[in-house]
Amino acid sequence: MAPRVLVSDKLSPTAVEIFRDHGIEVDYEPELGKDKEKLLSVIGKYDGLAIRSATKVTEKLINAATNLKVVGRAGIGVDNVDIPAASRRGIIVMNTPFGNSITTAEHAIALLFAVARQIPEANASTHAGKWEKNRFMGVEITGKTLGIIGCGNIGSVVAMRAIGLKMHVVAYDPFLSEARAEELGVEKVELDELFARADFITLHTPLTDKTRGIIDAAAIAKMKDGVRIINCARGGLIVEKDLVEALKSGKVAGAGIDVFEVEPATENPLFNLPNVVCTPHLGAATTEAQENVALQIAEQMSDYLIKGAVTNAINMPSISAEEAPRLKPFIKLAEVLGAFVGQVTEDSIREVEVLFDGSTAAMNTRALVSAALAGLIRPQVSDVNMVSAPIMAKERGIIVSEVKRDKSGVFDGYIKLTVKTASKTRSIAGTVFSDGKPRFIQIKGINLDAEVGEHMVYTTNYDTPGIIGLLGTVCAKHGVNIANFQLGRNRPGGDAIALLYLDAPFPENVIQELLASGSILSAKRLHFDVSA
Ligand SMILES: NC(=O)c1ccc[n+]([C@@H]2O[C@H](COP(=O)([O-])OP(=O)(O)OC[C@H]3O[C@@H](n4cnc5c(N)ncnc54)[C@H](O)[C@@H]3O)[C@@H](O)[C@H]2O)c1
Ligand SMILES: O=C(O)[C@H](O)COP(=O)(O)O
Repeated sequence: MAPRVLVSDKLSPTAVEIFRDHGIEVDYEPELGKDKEKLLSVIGKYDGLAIRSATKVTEKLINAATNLKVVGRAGIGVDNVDIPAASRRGIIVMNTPFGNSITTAEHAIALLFAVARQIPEANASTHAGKWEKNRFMGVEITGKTLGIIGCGNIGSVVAMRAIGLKMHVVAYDPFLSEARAEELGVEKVELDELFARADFITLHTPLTDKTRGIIDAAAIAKMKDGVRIINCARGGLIVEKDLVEALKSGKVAGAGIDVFEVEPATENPLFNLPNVVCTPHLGAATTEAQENVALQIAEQMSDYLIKGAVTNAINMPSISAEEAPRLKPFIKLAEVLGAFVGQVTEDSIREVEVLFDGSTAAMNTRALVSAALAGLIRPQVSDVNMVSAPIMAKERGIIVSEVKRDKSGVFDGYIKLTVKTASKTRSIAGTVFSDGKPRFIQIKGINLDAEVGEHMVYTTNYDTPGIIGLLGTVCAKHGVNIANFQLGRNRPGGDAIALLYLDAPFPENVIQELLASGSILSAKRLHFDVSA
């Protein structure tokens, strides 16, 4: 059945065309994002949800979205999506990190000029026939210092434009390297220094717990008298009531505000103050940017729903469309290795190490680790996938590590999973053969070459005569046909293992019959998802 996508915010029609071109069914309901109850009632039908900032993807919505696989944000900010809730449910959240950055930077510069020269008020006065030439005295921006808080994609474009306008640019961004600052021609400073030196301040950080309220009364007190503030990022970055006070006292001479604490902002204490220029979250509102983000998100979501390619996901490593088919059998391998250990382990897991040998070390190992964790956790929590597995492992306090090394054996490459519990360390290795199917090649350090079947039985035993006969006889007695039988041992007469690939599930009550024989130390029924 074709995947089904809901577009619940106003996106360019290009998005709808692209989904359809990919054979995806799409419902375009640009007002639905604002109708929480209606959205809740229909979301269960969809595999994908394409949004902008009006749709709030809350935990409640995610819990109702029983088929949802991907949320696509046609734009940058994802603060309207509960990402931990989506990740726990295995839903990928992706955005378009560059599609509207130039447009938004241009809007910040437009507001900067508008505030410096009071253009909106002068415009309204002139239209009213007042000709108040002496009322509107502006300030030049040439030679002034612009303080940029958050110098990522948009902040960098603002910096370049401002430098072109002969401003001096100082930037505060804990993740901005000295080299990048130098390349941009900006001076990297601490926040308090930025406050002390800037004539204009512009905000370009995401809204997070750390950045919320970054401009409050205490911050404003550290700024120059007559500073002008621009916010084209997110409303919550500024404590609006503190800004209102500072505008009224004259400490802040003007503000250009595109984003508000509560949106849509139909009432706000900033409204109607002199020299406050407001726009209704128009930062990304150009035809070019809207075309870009609609096209990009529709391509990204289609690639994921149809080919399993992951681009610009917030909660999952990227897998390119070219890489996806090559990686797929190794994702299956990593999952079955995880599933093997997950099914034989009963204690709580403390540590997981995934070793990538040879050619596998050059692959997308982050994605493969996620797949191994998904396989490992699934026997306990069925509703887990590559998106939710890393977060679940973290929540359970499992230490996960990844090791890469050059080819060390006969295989071009293989993956070895080692899992530690309080009482035991278990390891299993596997590879993918030219038929594209996973093989177990080592269990407990014992070499073997076992195909992975849907129904299997794994036993540990002493290397004594009669084990093959015993397993064969018990299976025959209960009408279970053996498709493949693999044995391995560490040395003659030492520890041995057997792995049987069966045409039907091994009856649960028959496990006791195997153990009662005395020569089998442990026996476990295993089930693997071997679907392509
Ligand atoms: N008004 C609009 O329509 C509009 C349009 C696009 C984006 N936005 C907003 O702009 C924000 C920035 O977009 P971007 O593409 O530049 O994102 P980005 O991720 O490229 O850059 C954000 C920068 O903020 C920095 N940062 C993070 N925490 C910080 C902190 N505590 N102090 C200082 N800097 C910090 C990061 O290091 C990063 O460099 C988005 O998160 C979005 O909310 C608004
Ligand atoms: O984060 C963004 O991309 C902007 O805030 C744009 O939001 P919008 O798509 O709702 O205009």
